[in-house]
Amino acid sequence: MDPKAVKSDLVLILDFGSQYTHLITRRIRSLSIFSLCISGTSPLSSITSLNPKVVILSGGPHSVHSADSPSFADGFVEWAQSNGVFVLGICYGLQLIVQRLGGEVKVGEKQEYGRMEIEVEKSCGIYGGKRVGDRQVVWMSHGDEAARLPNGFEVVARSQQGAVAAVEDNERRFYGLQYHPEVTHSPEGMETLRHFLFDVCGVSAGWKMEDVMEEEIKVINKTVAPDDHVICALSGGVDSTVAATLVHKAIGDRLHCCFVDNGLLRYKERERVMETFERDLHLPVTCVDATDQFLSKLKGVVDPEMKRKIIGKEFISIFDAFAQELEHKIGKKPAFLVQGTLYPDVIESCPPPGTGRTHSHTIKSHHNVGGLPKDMKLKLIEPLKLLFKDEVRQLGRILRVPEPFLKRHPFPGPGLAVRVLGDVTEGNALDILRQVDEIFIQSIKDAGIYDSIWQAFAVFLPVKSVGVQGDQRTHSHVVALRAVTSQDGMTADWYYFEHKFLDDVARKICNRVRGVNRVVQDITSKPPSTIEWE
Ligand SMILES: Nc1ncnc2c1ncn2[C@@H]1O[C@H](COP(=O)(O)OP(=O)(O)OP(=O)(O)O)[C@@H](O)[C@H]1O
Ligand SMILES: O=c1[nH]c(=O)c2[nH+]cn([C@@H]3O[C@H](COP(=O)(O)O)[C@@H](O)[C@H]3O)c2[nH]1
Ligand SMILES: NC(=O)CC[C@H](N)C(=O)O
Ligand SMILES: [Mg+2]
Repeated sequence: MDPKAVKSDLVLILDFGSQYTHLITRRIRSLSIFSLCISGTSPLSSITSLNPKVVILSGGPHSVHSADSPSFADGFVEWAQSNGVFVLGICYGLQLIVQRLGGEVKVGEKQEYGRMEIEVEKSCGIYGGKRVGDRQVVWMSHGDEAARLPNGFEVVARSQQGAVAAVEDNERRFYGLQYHPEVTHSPEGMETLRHFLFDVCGVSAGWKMEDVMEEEIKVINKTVAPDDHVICALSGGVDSTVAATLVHKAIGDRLHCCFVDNGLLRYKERERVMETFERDLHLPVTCVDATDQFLSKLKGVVDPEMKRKIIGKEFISIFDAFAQELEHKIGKKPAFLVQGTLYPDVIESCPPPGTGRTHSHTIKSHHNVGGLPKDMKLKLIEPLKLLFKDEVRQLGRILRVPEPFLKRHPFPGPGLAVRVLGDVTEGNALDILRQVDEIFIQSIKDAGIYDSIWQAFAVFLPVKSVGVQGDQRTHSHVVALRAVTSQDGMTADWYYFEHKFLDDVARKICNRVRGVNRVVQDITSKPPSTIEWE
């Protein structure tokens, strides 16, 4: 997607490593304003070439006092001022503005973490119609605070502890919030962002999914020459289905979809995917059976990151071989590989250059991003790389992808390999897990709750426990059930099942699946856990 072609002003986020940076992007896009995130330390030219109307400096784990704390490029302040660009600092971002513009930041006497009340001290655009003395609850997470403001700045709100909570310099168009308006725990935060962007900055909104689609098609047609052929890595999941439909719309039957059975799929998944694709989407798909190739490489591997890297590499070697085969058939080797990579895949993976995540940690290497080998021959086309899952579902609806495809729970490319803890090839773990998972998912569908859950699955634990079945002692496996609600997979809460439902499922599993005598439920949110166990 070419950011310059979007019919909306751009709000650019400079990321300094906050866990909530992506949330700022989402919140702004939900106002139909286009928003992108790049590294906070990007060179000035990367910022100016995007021509943003507003730049938001995110929060971050660093303190402006430490020597290696990240900061924006020299010349940024002067460029913003001479180009009429509005700048908002959030938390660390505010502290950076204060420090770089000649004020002072010090370690706060009292730290402020969590729920706090702030009071408006000066009526201003950010707070719309709020009056002096009005209070609101906000969510704070900081230890440092602004002690002395740069010339021209004024305090517009303070916390109940007296710390600076919001500042502005209307003249120079610099603003700052010490709290996080982007999290839902700041109930009026969204309203504040709306006032700031529309009333203070006068941003024009025009980010529409229809435009995204048209723009993507243009970009694909520009990238792929009229006689080029393209491979699409198709999993049957939401993202690659939408990506394939989009690319197919752009280049027609020069698209060749490849579905890989890596031996890590769910019960009857291969049959289901192949059948529904031909029947409902009329997209040509070739199934490659690579079970032995994947499982032999995974034998004995227990480290989750190792598993992910091995899987990423094997996927690519299969797509290379598929490209070679196509060359024999159609006389030309496909040069491109379409993947259904999403924004969160990029955010959580090893942060590659240009993704704006240079100051945050790698959570796990998604097979299609951080797990890719360095010497790839196929060039990637990732039309959904800047979108969140709910946005992809929206795009899918515009492309008339049938609803059952769009409503499928996400299933990770590394599949059951990240749901069998430890060595996936050990015993009949994969087989047991397939049966347990099928019972769990089918019960969820039967109970009519599939669509209210973001993702549900079972996990095979490499532990055995003692049970008694038919008066006999058993020493069998423990499986865990995980179901979460989420908006974008970046944060999640565990799903509250009715007790009767859990009781029925646990009984069915132990009665029907040989080798399992205990079922537990995972009741952790993300954070502190992640959705998958590995
Ligand atoms: N079995 C597979 N065969 C071919 N490509 C795959 C397979 N599994 C994953 N991929 C590729 O990896 C990408 C990322 O996988 P991911 O699971 O995030 O997306 P998805 O499967 O398309 O959608 P969902 O998140 O809904 O499962 C896919 O979009 C697809 O391009
Ligand atoms: O295609 C994928 N390749 C991967 O390597 C991968 N790892 C996690 N996931 C999916 O991403 C979402 C967030 O998962 P985590 O909380 O476990 O990081 C959840 O929806 C996960 O199922 C993956 N998808
Ligand atoms: N959340 C943040 O941006 C925190 C900023 C800084 N590390 C502080 O503690 O004050
Ligand atoms: Mg998937």
